[in-house]
Amino acid sequence: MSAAQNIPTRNRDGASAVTNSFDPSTSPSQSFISPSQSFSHRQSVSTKQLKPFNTQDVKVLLLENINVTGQDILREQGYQVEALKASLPEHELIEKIKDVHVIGIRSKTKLTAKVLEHAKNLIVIGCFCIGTNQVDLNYAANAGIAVFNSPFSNSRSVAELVISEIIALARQLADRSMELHKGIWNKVSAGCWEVRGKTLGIVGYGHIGNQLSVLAEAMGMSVIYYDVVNLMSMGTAKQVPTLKALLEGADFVTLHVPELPETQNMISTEQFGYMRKGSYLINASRGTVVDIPALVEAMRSGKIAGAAIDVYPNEPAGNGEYFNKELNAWAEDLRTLKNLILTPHIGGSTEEAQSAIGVEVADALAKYVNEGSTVGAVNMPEVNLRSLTADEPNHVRIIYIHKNVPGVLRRVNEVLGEHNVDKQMTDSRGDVAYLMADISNVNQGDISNLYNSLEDLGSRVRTRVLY
Ligand SMILES: NC(=O)c1ccc[n+]([C@@H]2O[C@H](COP(=O)([O-])OP(=O)(O)OC[C@H]3O[C@@H](n4cnc5c(N)ncnc54)[C@H](O)[C@@H]3O)[C@@H](O)[C@H]2O)c1
Ligand SMILES: O=C(O)[C@H](O)COP(=O)(O)O
Repeated sequence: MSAAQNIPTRNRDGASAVTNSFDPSTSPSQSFISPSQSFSHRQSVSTKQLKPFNTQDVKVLLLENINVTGQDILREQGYQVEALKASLPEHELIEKIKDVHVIGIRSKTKLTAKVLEHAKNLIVIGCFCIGTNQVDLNYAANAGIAVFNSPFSNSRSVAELVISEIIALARQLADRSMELHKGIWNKVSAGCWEVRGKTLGIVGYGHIGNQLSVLAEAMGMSVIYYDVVNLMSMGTAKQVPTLKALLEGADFVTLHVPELPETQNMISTEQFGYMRKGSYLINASRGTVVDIPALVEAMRSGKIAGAAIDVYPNEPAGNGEYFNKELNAWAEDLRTLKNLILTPHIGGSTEEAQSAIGVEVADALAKYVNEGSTVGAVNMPEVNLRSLTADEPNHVRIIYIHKNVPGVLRRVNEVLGEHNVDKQMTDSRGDVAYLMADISNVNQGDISNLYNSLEDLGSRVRTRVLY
């Protein structure tokens, strides 16, 4: 039975207000407050907490060690929250997902059509990270499952990691440190450089690329960037027309593009050929963007003087001794290379980023479960209405996700027309449309009729009645 089918028969008590336990003063140097944090404080006491069914019946599965800030927000809602440290193998994920209404993941868990097919109760997915490439967004939308992410809460963390790597590569820092850990004193200046006056080439000039551009210029670097979109430069950075021009013009190349068919092996043998002799490559985007065997070749030949890699085509489900050739065939080759910094996908792994992401995504999930708001969703049109208040007791909010075909609104409004439609908003995105309507003068007994009438329409993807 789907979550929505429970709606008419359950009572609405047991709600608790969303609170935010994250204290921004935990940051040593700044008091960044994500928009979502300020959002959760806006929840007024007079706002009616809309509940589709008893909050304690809402089952939430959180994978991949999602920050406690996010867990707390969801628990404070009264939801049943199970939080696991790692990702799950596909067969276990399929079993678990059958039961839950909400799932929270990070970059590792693959929510493919095959997995989502089993997620009969699932209404919403939270990606507690930037990337959403791990989710079949179209399948989810067509199944009436909204997907949220945190589009920029870890951008600064990634940019700072990359800045540290630029200097570390230029100074062969990782090698010197590893040698000394083994007791070897190796004081050299050959092949070690200042970064001042060098050129940084940024591929993908989005949230992370922008931050990086500003930081690199502050260190005296020149910045060029390549992006498929024409974008305004930060500072004196210059956009170049082709990837080739960027590779030919940069001393350091850093990649910040999403995982897409077009970005698969974007840097391979041909592209290494364009790069300057003795230049450096940094990849903290997605593992599929760099052809690793080609990188190994380019480093062995001396064309590339150093590289920093944070992301890999295959990453382990959790922490442990997994960086081996069973996971990625070339793992042993990488170990033999000099001036190669390998990190376990930690670009966004800071206290600040994870706290902010936890709050932002958990707030969005609670707002979606309780009020149906799709603001910030990555696979649904953005639809929202002002909150119902406590002095509107006979009001009901209808959420009707439907196929984007002609004639639906007329039929829906015939169903709703028995009542007073106070406000309504609808929008579409691709094949899917999302309607939200607040109707008044609804008796408890009318709710199941409304629900069933909407479910009977051929255009229905998912109906929710919140009251
Ligand atoms: N290592 C980590 O922990 C970590 C953390 C955050 C994000 N990421 C990865 O970094 C990526 C970028 O993050 P962001 O927040 O800057 O994303 P963003 O969406 O703000 O920016 C991406 C930019 O890439 C551009 N782009 C897309 N396809 C391109 C192509 N083929 N060639 C050139 N440019 C192209 C886009 O136009 C956009 O400007 C994410 O998609 C994610 O996969 C990794
Ligand atoms: O997409 C992202 O935000 C990054 O790749 C970080 O992913 P993670 O939360 O799995 O570390």
